[in-house]
Amino acid sequence: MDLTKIQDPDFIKKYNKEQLEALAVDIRAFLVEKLSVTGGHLGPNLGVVELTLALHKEFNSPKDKFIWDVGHQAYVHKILTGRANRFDELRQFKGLCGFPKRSESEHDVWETGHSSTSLSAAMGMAVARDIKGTDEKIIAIIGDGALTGGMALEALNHIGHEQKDLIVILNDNEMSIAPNVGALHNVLGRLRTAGKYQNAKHELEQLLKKIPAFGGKIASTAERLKDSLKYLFVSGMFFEEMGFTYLGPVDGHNLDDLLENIKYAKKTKGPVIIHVLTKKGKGYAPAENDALGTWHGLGPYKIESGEVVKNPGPPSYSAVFANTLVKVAKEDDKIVAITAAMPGGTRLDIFAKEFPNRMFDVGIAEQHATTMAGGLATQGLKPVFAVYSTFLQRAYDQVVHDICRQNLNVFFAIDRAGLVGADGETHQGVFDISFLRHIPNMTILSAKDENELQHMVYTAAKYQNGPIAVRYPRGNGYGIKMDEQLKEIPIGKWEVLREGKDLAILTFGTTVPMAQEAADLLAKDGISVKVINARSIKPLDEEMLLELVSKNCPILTIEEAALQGGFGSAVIEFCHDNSYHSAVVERMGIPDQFIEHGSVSKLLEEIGVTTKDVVANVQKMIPRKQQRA
Ligand SMILES: Cc1ncc(C[n+]2csc(CCOP(=O)(O)OP(=O)(O)O)c2C)c(N)n1
Ligand SMILES: CC(=O)[C@@H](O)[C@H](O)COP(=O)(O)O
Ligand SMILES: [Mg+2]
Repeated sequence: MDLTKIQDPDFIKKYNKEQLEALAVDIRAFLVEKLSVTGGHLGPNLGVVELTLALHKEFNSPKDKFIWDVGHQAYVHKILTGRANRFDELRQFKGLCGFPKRSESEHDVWETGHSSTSLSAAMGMAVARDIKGTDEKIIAIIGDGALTGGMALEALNHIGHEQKDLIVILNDNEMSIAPNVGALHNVLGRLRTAGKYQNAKHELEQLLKKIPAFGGKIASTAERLKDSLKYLFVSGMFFEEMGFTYLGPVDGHNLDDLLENIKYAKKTKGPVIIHVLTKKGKGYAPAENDALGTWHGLGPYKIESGEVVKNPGPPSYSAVFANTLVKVAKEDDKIVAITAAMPGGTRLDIFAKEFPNRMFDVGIAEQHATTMAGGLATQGLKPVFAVYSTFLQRAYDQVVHDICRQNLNVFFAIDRAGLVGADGETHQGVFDISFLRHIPNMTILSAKDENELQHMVYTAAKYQNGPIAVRYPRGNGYGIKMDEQLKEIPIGKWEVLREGKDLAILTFGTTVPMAQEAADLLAKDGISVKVINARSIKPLDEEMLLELVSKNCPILTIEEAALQGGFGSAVIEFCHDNSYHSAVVERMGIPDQFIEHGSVSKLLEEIGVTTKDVVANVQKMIPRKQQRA
């Protein structure tokens, strides 16, 4: 079938099982082919082909509402809702978003990207439905990984209490990005092996009825049998005890099984959870046999061999962080590492290989990770929480209330700091300076390259004066020479990269090269620009700043971070607080808007943060006449 001809999912209503199965084959072939060029979240989507077909067959989207948790597994939904023709531009600038996007389709009723929000959103929609007196079905589709997120458990608690009609599809593939972790994962494991929960309960009751109630062996065996099955029920009862009708486990690749249970759920009053067993990567061997999460989300690959097209470039910043942490941890047994379900992305898998007992994967639980780190720190250990900038947003209060207020020695290794590109609005790591800088006791460093990163990791690991954050971008370093000897970076001290007298550029991290390039171009124009690596974002280098403003040196700050509350704001606040009211400070950075998906270079061009823009801004700041002086 030519999937690009699909306009809306209604056609599926008339499809029989064979037609659906044939369509599933076409969808898998389409995904494998398209994503081999664009990259994307192949594994999760191959796992939900039959599930998504069954949902669109049994429900009437968009009247009935599908809420996809994380939303990385909504490609099949997008194909069935008339967007197959946009997959060549998946996650590219102005192209198809990799997550549900309300502006793309009426079938996308809730936007996601961060995990564990679907149940809360579904509850909101169910309450609204009942207040309005309408009759649409509300269906949340949440993975076993996302279920480990605290928000999901908060929502389960409330949903179970309110007893609203609402369907939760638990897509259990035993994987988060990496293999899933946690006690809840074990509960699901018991359920997976328990076989048909409903049937077992019924059969047991029938069996016990048949056993004559006489004492001795049989009765006690029956009791023991009941207890052992009860144990399984107990795990199965986890959801029933939470006020849900539990259905499953259901074979998530068997359309008959899926349709039968969805039909049953539609008729059931109150909240229902259908426990669906799927295989991540189903139908494409390299993805199906992926034990580590490589095929969870990836770049282009060769279809035949399953060979992922590697960019052989220099080591990633994440790898530099992890390898340096291993080096430091060999000398300091107090260092303990924590990840929130991202061992591969943060490369703490490297650390775990060296120190299996000193790395903790807490599941998708950034709040817990942060406060657990605080607990560790109170006992004299040195916890390192490696977390993407965007996901640390989830733990803002824990950073304030538990860590900074108690001034605990926690090292936040903030990965993916800055624009991340393809994942777009929900994942851009551009807010961490704004949400950390104003918290008392917090220290923030930002690495300009991989060599500075290793020194900052060393510095932060040794730092004993409270919480410290080291931020570094997604992707590879520049391939520069790495110092053999690690050294401490002086906190609160900036680095002059280039002398100049007409104007000073203050920048850090990924925008340092563009400042240097601009300075070269401006020099040809007779403008002498000082370039400073303002690598200590908090505390500022007040001495250097005072020297600049006291000489009325115009300042241009550049940051790949939100301008609102960012580094440039800190410089302006400093000038104001020190009564340098005539100080000239201009800022370049992320404007007050969400930045969508696209390549980082394209996004920077779009928001006017390029070398050309720096040159233009400096020329505006240095009036022509002054240049001649
Ligand atoms: C708050 C938050 N933390 C981390 C992530 C990164 N992340 C994206 S998908 C994923 C695993 C999701 O597992 P599951 O819900 O089981 O979905 P599956 O990929 O197995 O279909 C993680 C950890 C995220 N999106 N949001
Ligand atoms: C959906 C999700 O949140 C993760 O899969 C994320 O896309 C990983 O990002 P990186 O590719 O930067 O590791
Ligand atoms: Mg999963």
